[in-house]
Amino acid sequence: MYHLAKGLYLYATSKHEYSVILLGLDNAGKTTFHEQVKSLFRGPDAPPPNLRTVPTVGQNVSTITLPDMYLKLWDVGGQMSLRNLWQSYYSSCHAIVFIIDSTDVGDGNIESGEGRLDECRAVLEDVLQHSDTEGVPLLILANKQDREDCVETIRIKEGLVKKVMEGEKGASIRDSRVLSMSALTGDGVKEAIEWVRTRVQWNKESRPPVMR
Ligand SMILES: Nc1nc2c(ncn2[C@@H]2O[C@H](COP(=O)(O)OP(=O)(O)OP(=O)(O)O)[C@@H](O)[C@H]2O)c(=O)[nH]1
Ligand SMILES: [Mg+2]
Repeated sequence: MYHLAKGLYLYATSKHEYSVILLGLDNAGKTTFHEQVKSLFRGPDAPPPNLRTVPTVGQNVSTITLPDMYLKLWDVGGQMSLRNLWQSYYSSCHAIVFIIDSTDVGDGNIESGEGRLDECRAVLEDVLQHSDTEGVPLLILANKQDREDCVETIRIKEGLVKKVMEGEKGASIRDSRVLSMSALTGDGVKEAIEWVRTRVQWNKESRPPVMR
């Protein structure tokens, strides 16, 4: 009887946990986004976000509680020498958030190849081509939209993302979306989490959550 009651209690109080990996070139704004998410979703007593970030070496991890799930965020370093570590997260992640610095992609068109656009394209293609990311929902965040010198999200979508997704290196069919964000001001952060929340659930047959 005790075991039955305990089992029922655990069942009633446990939640699904999904993992999200934050990817993107160094300086894109991953840690700033991560800080904003922690501050927004950890209740009214959460400390303010630490927006004085330093380049990430290794990883920052946190878990936020949403009404129907736990979301575990993995914020990894984007420097070139650290990117080969990303693949170790692919098989256990339920969604990928790829953050782009909208002030560092030239005019946003793949054909022009200005700024770090080529690097960004190659890195995104690499992620999408890896067999362990097959079918995983992908959210692309055009970050730093608060800056005057940013490229508009629609141009990044049409000029870069669409061409990568539709190109031969775009790989498998997956749920994907491009959204605007300013991680620094917090604009678009809630919407990003909401998109991830719905998509990991839609995809749970292919990538089942962990019970916690
Ligand atoms: N203006 C503006 N600056 C931003 C925004 N997001 C991040 N930054 C700045 O960009 C710089 C890099 O931000 P991080 O969040 O540390 O970048 P990261 O992607 O974690 O970088 P790595 O850890 O090296 O991979 C910092 O100076 C941030 O303050 C934004 O939305 N707007
Ligand atoms: Mg970082």
